[in-house]
Amino acid sequence: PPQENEGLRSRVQHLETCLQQKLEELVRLEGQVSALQWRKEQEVSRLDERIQELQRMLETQQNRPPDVQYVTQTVEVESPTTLRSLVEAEERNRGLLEQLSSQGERCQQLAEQLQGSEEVTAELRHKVSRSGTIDRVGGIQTSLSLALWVQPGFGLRVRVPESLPPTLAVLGAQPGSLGAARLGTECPCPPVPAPNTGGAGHSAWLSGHGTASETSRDLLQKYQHEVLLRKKYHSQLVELKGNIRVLCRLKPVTEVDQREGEVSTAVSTEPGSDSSVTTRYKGKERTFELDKVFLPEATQEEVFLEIEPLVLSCLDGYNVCIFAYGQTGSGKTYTMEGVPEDPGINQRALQALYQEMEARAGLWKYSVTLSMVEIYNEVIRDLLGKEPQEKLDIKLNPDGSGQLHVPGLTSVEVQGLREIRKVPGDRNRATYCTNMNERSSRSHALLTITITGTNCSTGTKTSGKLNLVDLAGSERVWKSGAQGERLKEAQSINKSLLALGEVIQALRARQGHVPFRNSKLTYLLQDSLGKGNKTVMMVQISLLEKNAGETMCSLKFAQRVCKVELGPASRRIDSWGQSILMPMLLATSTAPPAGKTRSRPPTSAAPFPAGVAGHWTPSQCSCPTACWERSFMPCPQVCIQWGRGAARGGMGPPGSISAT
Ligand SMILES: Nc1ncnc2c1ncn2[C@@H]1O[C@H](COP(=O)(O)OP(=O)(O)OP(=O)(O)O)[C@@H](O)[C@H]1O
Repeated sequence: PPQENEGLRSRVQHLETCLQQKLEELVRLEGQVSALQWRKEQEVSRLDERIQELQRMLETQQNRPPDVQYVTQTVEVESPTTLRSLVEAEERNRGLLEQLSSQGERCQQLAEQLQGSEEVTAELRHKVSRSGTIDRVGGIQTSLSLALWVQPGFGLRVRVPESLPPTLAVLGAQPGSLGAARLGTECPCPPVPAPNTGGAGHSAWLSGHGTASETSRDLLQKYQHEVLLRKKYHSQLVELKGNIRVLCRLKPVTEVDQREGEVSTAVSTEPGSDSSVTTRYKGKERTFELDKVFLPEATQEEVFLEIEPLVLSCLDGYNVCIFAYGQTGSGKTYTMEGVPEDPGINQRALQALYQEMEARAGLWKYSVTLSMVEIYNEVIRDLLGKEPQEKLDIKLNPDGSGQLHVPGLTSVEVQGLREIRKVPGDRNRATYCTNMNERSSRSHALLTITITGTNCSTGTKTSGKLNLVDLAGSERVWKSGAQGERLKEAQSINKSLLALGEVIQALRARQGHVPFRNSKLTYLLQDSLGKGNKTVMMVQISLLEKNAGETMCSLKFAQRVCKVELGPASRRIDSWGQSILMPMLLATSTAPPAGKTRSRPPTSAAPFPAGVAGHWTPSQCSCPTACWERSFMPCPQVCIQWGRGAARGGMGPPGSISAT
């Protein structure tokens, strides 16, 4: 046992020594780990700074006017031929600018003529109403249909229309004149002198009426002439202003915002300019040029007046789409629907349409039908149907016209504004949404008004559609790490907004192929968005600093749509970033001069096929919702291979454009 004790003791000592060594080893390793940790943090912060520096450099590079860069490079390396073509291009540019300014003047003249013509029309209406026969313009035609004539041997025959004007009613009450006239009836009056008045009285009355009738006919002709002129000027004005217009409305800081202490703003406009808006984000300012910018104080009426000509063109057989785009709470619904005391575009449009239909009554007969759908997660639902839960699909019309239709979609015929208000669209929307606000912000709501007109004298028929679309909120829902249902929503919203942006770009650039089928929304609106129709994109933005990121994204989207010039001859691609945004445009854009190759995106519709080197910086991201900037997730469409996620996955440093 003593020997055994000794052995055990020495074993314990040995183990203690080992333990001591291990402890020392552990301390040493811990030291190494914290040193490595520290070095890693240093490295990370150094890399972050480097990335920021590179981004700053890149943005400075990009902010330089690209045309100038291009010209400088060309002049450096190219021959006199290039110089000559540069001079020619400049001349062409000057010519185009002159044309632009003369078109602007022409536009102004047309606007003045239009106003003049409207004044004349108003004057004529006034004259007609005072002519003693008819007391309102809507009755001009009834003066013609008021067939007043004398047939020898048959006496005076009068057809009195349903809408008998008060003045005529008074005449009808005069003894011996139209005493026998009844609403909507034809009455033979005896050619003999009426009792109590004598033959002279009757013939004087007749000759007086003959003159009044001639005056009315004359006035009617002038009125019709004015109506035609007005229509012509309308069309010319709309053509000149462009059939696709991108407008922007700034939402004022509301009382609610003030109560919440949100008063700091990040958006400004230039005095005297009604088409530019500047926003500040992360300390940087950027100015955007659009077709028109409505200041926060702009009224609902001012907004509507800008688009009224487009709305009214539906009566002449045009299809018109008006979209409200923007983040949740930026005022899309306010602009489209408005509030009861101050209605928005939808109601004003209907009012204007009914007023115009009334003014044309007698010349034209119109019928109006309504349909209302919601598109949520790429599923179409009928908001006027008995079963709003039912999913609808878009199909080719079996009538062989090549038109699309939605089988089973409810279409309600409405006679007037009052009936429209009874349409239960919103009620249906509310009944099947668990949380209407939540849901409505993430679904597209589409109200379609179809107007069919028939010309009473020629029988010509027109059919126009007004599509009023309150788009889903464009905010960066996945930035907050959305998952499951929210992520699915975000992807489908992103996909459909992207598709809409692409369609509008392609239309503005008058491209042969327009990718309508990329989303349910654009597919559904295909016949209203195509050539010859009219589109307004109303981009809503908030002034608040807390929304500056979303504001920047919305404005980038607006400008991407807006920057595409109309017509291939004047097509201009401002920067490589823009080129990437519009891969399809590149097929027809000018190639860089020889020896000046840069990596360029592919020209095929597939955005960035494998094998193309290049990682796109935030400003080059082709996704209209700028997903690149929004998260580390790849965009479901364009950036799917080349989004930030891919770039981080070892494809090279973000922001680099490698030469090919
Ligand atoms: N120009 C404006 N003037 C006054 N108030 C406004 C204006 N624009 C919006 N608002 C108010 O701001 C709030 C949010 O607007 P609105 O509901 O129209 O936003 P939205 O973009 O349609 O949101 P969502 O995407 O959730 O439907 C509303 O209370 C609305 O009355």
